[in-house]
Parts: sequence; C-alpha cells; structure tokens
Amino acid sequence: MAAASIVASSFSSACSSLLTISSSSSSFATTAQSLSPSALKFIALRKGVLLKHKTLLSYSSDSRHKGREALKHNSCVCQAAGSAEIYLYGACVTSWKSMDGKDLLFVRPDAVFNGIKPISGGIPHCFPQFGPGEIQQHGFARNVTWNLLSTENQAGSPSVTLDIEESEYSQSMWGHAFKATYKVALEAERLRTELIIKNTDTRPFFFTTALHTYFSASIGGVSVKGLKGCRTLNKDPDPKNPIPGVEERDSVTFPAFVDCMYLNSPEELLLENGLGDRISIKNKGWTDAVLWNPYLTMEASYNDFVCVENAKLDKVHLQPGESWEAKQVISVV
Ligand SMILES: O=P(O)(O)OC[C@H]1O[C@@H](O)[C@H](O)[C@@H](O)[C@@H]1O
Repeated sequence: MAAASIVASSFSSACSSLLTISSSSSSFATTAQSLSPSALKFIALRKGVLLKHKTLLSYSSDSRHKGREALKHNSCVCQAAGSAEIYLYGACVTSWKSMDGKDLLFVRPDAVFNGIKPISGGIPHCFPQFGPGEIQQHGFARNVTWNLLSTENQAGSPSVTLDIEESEYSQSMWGHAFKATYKVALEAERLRTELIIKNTDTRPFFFTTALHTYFSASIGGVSVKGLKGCRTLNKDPDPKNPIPGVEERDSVTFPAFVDCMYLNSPEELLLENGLGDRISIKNKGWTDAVLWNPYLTMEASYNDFVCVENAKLDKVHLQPGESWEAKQVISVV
C-alpha cells in the first residue's frame, strides 16, 4: 500500500518508531511516529489515506519511559473501541487497550525506549532462541528494528505487518538467511498476531521462539488455567538446568517466584489477572507455554504483571524455502 511505503521510508533511519492502531465502529486509524533526539516525525492514516506528516523539533525525554510519553502525546488516535501500540524496534506491542480504555498489557517501569536494549514489557519476541543458549538470551529479534511492510483495514480490523531479514548484526551471532514476518491485527476486544519464519538460506537451520507477553496484573489474584497434566521444565532455581515434572494444579497461582516451561500446552489458556479481567490466550502452532513472575527479584514491579508466554521450545527445523507459522489471539472473555 502506497501510504505504508511512505511510512517505511520516512522512518528508516529512526532510532525508535511507534505504530498505533485503533478501531472504532465508524473509523480506522494507523499512526506511525518516529523519535530521534532532535526530531519527532509523525504520520496518521485513516481509512488507508495519508492524513498528516510533520516533523516536530523537540521532545521531552524526562518521562519514566524515556520517549514513550512524548510519542503518545503527539498521536491523535481514536480509542473508542480499543487500541494497540507497536514499536518497530523489536516489533514490540507495548499496549493493547480494550473498549473501556484499560491497558491489558504491562510495560515495566525500568523499560527504556531508546534502542539500547529490548523494550521490557508488552509482547517482546524471543527469536531465534528462547532463553539462554548459544547466542544472547532470547535472541536478537527483540533488539533490532523491523520494517513496516503494510497496513490494512479488513472489515474494520486495522492491522500492520512488519518484517526482518538477516543483517550483519544477526549474522554475527546466527549465520543464517531468514525472513520473519509479523502481523498484528486489532479486532473488537481481541488482539491477533501471526508470526511466519521462512528459511531463505541454502542450508537448513533450526530455532526456538516465544512471544514473551507481559499482562497487567495484581499478582496475588492471578491464576492461569489449562495447564494441568502438562509436562513441565522448571527453570527455578537454575534456568540452564531445568527440572522436569508434571503440572498437577487446575489453576496455577503466583505466591512466590515462578519460572516454568510447559510442554505441549493446550490451544487455549485462561488468565484471571487479579484486576477483574478474564483473558483467553488462544494459539495455533505455539505448542508450548512459559509462566514467569520474578517476585522479589523485581521488587518494584512484580506485583503488577505476569508473563504468560506462548512458546516453541522444541527446535523447529526448516529446510531451505520452508516456513513455520504460529498465531496467537488474546481476548477479554
Ligand atoms: O530479562 P529477560 O531476558 O527479558 O528475561 C526475563 C525472563 O523471561 C522468561 O521467559 C524466562 O523464562 C526467564 O528465565 C527470564 O528471566
């Protein structure tokens, strides 16, 4: 789409860019904003038409989330029926608000939005490696800038599609040619994501991956249902040597530190976030799950979030030209 390519080229050199998608019964808007130390560029699309493109000459960097508030302050998006924010940096969805304006995702207070480290919150990617291993913890996809490929408005559901390919940086730690394509769609009370990994190399490769979703929560009231009977690998106390087990509880709660992988988890988990919301987390292709709450190791924020992560913990092997694909739909039920 023409407008999307204008967005992409306008922001290719930016250090941190934000897309906001929102839907309402009568209108649709996608905005892309970009922050650099001296200029904030801003584009708004409504029903696919380019509305605004302007450069503001200053921004305030003294907010807690360094740059995030300044970006939001300059967006003009209808939030009547939910909204979502996606940063090109890490293709990280940092906010998903339901109809009543409540943010169901959580960004940690120590998160920074300056491209120096992954955004700690929302839905960061772990690719091409989940957790510790041969390359950096959780891989590199969460700390590279993705390209904006296209925007759409199908039946009132705004969406953006981002992609990354190998780069000098990625090949310095993982020597493979690949393409990752990530679509984020906002529907009424639902956020849908689709991730496709394609082997564009001449040799096979393998990877592990996850969507490391941070949900807003009041941890004392949190429970996750659907995991009973799953084989577990408990990363507590040593993430490099997880202890095997089986989940016996109908409902997993978080009275202390939790860092546990669940193998062959079901296609739907139910999260009660302790704030009065019941959230369904459905997936296709994400065969595993991870629960994480750092408890007192993150004293300032552990009470306010829980990570319920759809993951692919068994190595996915792809021959040249082959693709792997997985979907996640989170909704308030
Ligand atoms: O601090 P990071 O790299 O974002 O990782 C946070 C946590 O992510 C979870 O997915 C892992 O299971 C934990 O072991 C890890 O501590």
